[in-house]
Amino acid sequence: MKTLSTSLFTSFLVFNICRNFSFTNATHGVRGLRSITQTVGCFVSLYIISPKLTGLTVVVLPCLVGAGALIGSFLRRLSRLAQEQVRRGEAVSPLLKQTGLTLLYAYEVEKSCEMNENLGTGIAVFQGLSNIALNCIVLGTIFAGGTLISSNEMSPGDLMSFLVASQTVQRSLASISILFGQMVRGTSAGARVFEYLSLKPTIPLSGGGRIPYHSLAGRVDFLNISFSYPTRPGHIILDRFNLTLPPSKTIAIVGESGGGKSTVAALLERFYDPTSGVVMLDGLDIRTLDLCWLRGQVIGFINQEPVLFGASIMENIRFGKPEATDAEVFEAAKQANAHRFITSFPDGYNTVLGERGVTLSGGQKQRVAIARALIKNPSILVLDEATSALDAESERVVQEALDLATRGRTVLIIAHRLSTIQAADLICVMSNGRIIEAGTHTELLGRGGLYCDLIRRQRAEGRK
Ligand SMILES: Nc1ncnc2c1ncn2[C@@H]1O[C@H](COP(=O)(O)OP(=O)(O)OP(=O)(O)O)[C@@H](O)[C@H]1O
Repeated sequence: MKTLSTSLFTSFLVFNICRNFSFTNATHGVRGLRSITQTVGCFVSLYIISPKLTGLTVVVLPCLVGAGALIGSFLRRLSRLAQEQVRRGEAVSPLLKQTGLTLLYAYEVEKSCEMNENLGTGIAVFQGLSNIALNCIVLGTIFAGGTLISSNEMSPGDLMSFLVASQTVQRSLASISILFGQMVRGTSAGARVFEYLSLKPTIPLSGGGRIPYHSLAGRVDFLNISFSYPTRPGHIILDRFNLTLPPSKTIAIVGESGGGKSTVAALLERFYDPTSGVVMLDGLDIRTLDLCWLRGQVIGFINQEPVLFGASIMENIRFGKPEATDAEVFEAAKQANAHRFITSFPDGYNTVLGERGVTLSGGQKQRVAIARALIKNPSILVLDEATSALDAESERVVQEALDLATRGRTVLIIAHRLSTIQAADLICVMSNGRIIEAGTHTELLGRGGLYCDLIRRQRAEGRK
């Protein structure tokens, strides 16, 4: 009786100490820690109760867990394949309406049906086998324990305590195996993120001078720039390229696709340094300036596909200036023509974007991106095909926002749709890495050169 009470006391004491680690809404990490401490604790009490039975458990249990993990990974693969097959069927269904591809659709649906049946059978077999295995463990323990009792190596009370503690071990191991699966999936999903985080930029992000805000005019000079991308050193993109962006003026670059327009913007943002030549800001080589300051406070960059994060609209705009007050966020959104649509959402600026929340239209996304660029009140604004992915109506609203945003700043516009840059102070036409024509819209039309050709081609395409 004494042995029974001592053993039960030991196992329940250890079990309850470990239980205290748990919280009702524990995170996976805390739950994992609880399971591990529970398992260790229960193994200690199992060992105290009967070293022989514990030895047997230590041999049998890993084999069962290993077999379970193997079948589990096979089932996960089967489930992934079945999901892919369902998606394939869904992808074919719109074609069905258009082209009457009934046979193909029937084939895909039949296949996904078959795969899901296989998955269902696999899960049923797995659950059946797990139940049999768990019952066999209990029966095996009773059998081995009974043998030890008959040879007076163990008391019936010890066997009862052993069974109770081994049940806890089973439950904890099940939790650990789930946690392990999540860890493996998390690590493989995060591998690319960690790869990016460990990358060292070739251009140092900090260090270098800054121009005080009140004396920053925003004049940019590209002087005799030659440039090839590091991955294609022999392919010259810019060849002795010269261009000046005067303060508070709007300069547009147009030209054929692949002519190097976006490369000019990339050199201004210092994503790359030129092979030869200098990019100057207010007469200073930008290589001597602080890159964080240049990108964070001087240049606002808006491109064709804005990147918004799965966070609130407020956080998405504040990303442009992390220390901005709420009032500054509202002001930037008003300037970007976004305040009205944001406040029409039930949660207003706290509306969460992305998979967990609201999906914005292309024009709305672009206006949030404009607000993000404007919140830092940049002296220079770069618009790289900012409206080219939008339909006519969205383009009109975004263009209104841009017209407001560009006032009083040095603006570099890169555009395919020539209708959007006709009001620019200077239009530069690029070909083969150089500017071959420059002037206002009217001047260039009068010259009858490449600009005229581009306009004619776009009008002809528009009529088609
Ligand atoms: N990261 C890169 N690595 C290597 N080559 C690149 C890279 N980015 C662009 N290029 C090449 O540089 C050339 C100029 O590209 P760029 O994007 O500057 O042209 P673009 O005039 O802006 O074209 P589009 O109007 O189609 O956007 C192209 O031949 C392109 O393939």
